[in-house]
Amino acid sequence: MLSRRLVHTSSRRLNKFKLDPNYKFKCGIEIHTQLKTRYKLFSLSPSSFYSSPNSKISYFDVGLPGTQPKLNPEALYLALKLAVALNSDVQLNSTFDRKHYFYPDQPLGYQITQHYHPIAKNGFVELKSEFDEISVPSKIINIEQIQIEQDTGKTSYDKYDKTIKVDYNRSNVPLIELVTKPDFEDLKQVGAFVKNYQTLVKHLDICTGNLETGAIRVDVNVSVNGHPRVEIKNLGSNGEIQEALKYEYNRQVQLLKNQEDIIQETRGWTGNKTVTLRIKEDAVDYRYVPDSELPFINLSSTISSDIRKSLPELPEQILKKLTSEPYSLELKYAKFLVDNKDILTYYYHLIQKVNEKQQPTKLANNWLFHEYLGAFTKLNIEVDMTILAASLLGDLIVKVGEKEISTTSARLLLLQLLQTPEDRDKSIDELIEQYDLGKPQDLSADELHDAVRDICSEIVDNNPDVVERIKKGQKNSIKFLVGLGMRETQGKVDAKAFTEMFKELLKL
Ligand SMILES: Nc1ncnc2c1ncn2[C@@H]1O[C@H](COP(=O)(O)OP(=O)(O)OP(=O)(O)O)[C@@H](O)[C@H]1O
Ligand SMILES: [Mg+2]
Ligand SMILES: [Mg+2]
Repeated sequence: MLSRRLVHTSSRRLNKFKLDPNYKFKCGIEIHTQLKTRYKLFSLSPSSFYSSPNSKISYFDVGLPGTQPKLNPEALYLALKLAVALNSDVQLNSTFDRKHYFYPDQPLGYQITQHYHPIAKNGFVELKSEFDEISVPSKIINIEQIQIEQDTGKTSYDKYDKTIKVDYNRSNVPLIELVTKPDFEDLKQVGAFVKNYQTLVKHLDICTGNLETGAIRVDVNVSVNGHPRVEIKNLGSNGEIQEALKYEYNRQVQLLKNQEDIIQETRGWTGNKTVTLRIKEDAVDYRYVPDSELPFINLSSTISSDIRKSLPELPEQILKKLTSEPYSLELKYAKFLVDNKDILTYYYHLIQKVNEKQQPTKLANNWLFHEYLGAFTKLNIEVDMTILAASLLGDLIVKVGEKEISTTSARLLLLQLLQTPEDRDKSIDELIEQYDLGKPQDLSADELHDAVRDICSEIVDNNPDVVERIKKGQKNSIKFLVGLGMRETQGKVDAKAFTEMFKELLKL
């Protein structure tokens, strides 16, 4: 199965859903992100997502008495990268706290998090209609805070054994919780924010970015007209977020229309409705206390600028660049590249190669997105940018641009290259020669034109029925004639030359 089809998220249709102007929607979200660290947050067991249950745990992860936490500096570094990329104020002093609640997936009886002094505060993201699907030109979403915390274990119900099972592999995996202010005014803004966030964490290489595997989990808080907020926990995909928000907004509006109370509570999403999980705890219920075993984090005053220097170009800057000269990509292609860093790197190399030989960027754009990525689909193989060097594809594109090889022949050669490893060590000139794909060598442009005319005249004479159809208005049938011409010349002459010649001969 192809993992990266060029299917673009034409954002799920908000089928007929509309906010009622009399009932103001207000929403703030919390995003939990699993950090891609080698080890867990406070122990030396590996942070690995695909392992057999309870195979990646240490004594601390399962809360055995006498074990103590030690902060993993890699997690701190990744959290700082995110904080700086989100324009937050990194706090030079931050601390860890214990949040108490009792549940089998929480063996310590508390979760270590940052409640009183988080690692960063006051960030923001600017959504822009230029790049995001929102209905206002620009919208700032403020970020209240970013905190570092542990993930919990995972419980699941085994219906054959009729038991609840707990897997602690996830216990103590580093998480970042990001809390936004309640700044979202409609569903599109939430969708755009989450999408951008996913892209960013993937781009910074701090998380896999998958909502589906639980690497990113979103809680949404919704209120209407200043009534109490309701939180919906643990949404696993952009689609789910949209559906849950729609349902919850409608539910609250209906309650208000019936003059019933909205209670502040935590709800879950079943797949088609939200249901009460628990009436909302507040900070008192969690009995937050500073963790007595972990020291404070003290950072140097230059930390933000140091981290900023180490950041790559950020997604918005890349989108701006790719949608302007000389790249001039359509936004959907630019977004695709930002979401697929390896293809982006490949793209830059390709453009450089093609431009060096004075061939236009547009030709390379077309070849990369349609011919090259399309070839993987055609051959039903996984997109892999390491198969064919960008310089070799660049050379092939240059040959097309210089009309040394027809588009048809170049397409065939490309398919051949993707399937034949030994051919990839050869130069394009050698390959053209080996497969006899060059334009008819010994003909001048005029002679070639005459040859095409002769071939076309003969085809016209031999296919009176097709010619008749074309003259009656079935213009598409010209493609049939062009196909015959291509076959006759084994694809060495471009389809365009044939099309033009047929049009001339048939006076179209
Ligand atoms: N009136 C409101 N309407 C909608 N959302 C709100 C409103 N007031 C606050 N929120 C949002 O609720 C969220 C509160 O998250 P926060 O982590 O601070 O507390 P919590 O949800 O009580 O704690 P927990 O981490 O246990 O879920 C924020 O995203 C905030 O923007
Ligand atoms: Mg929270
Ligand atoms: Mg919450």
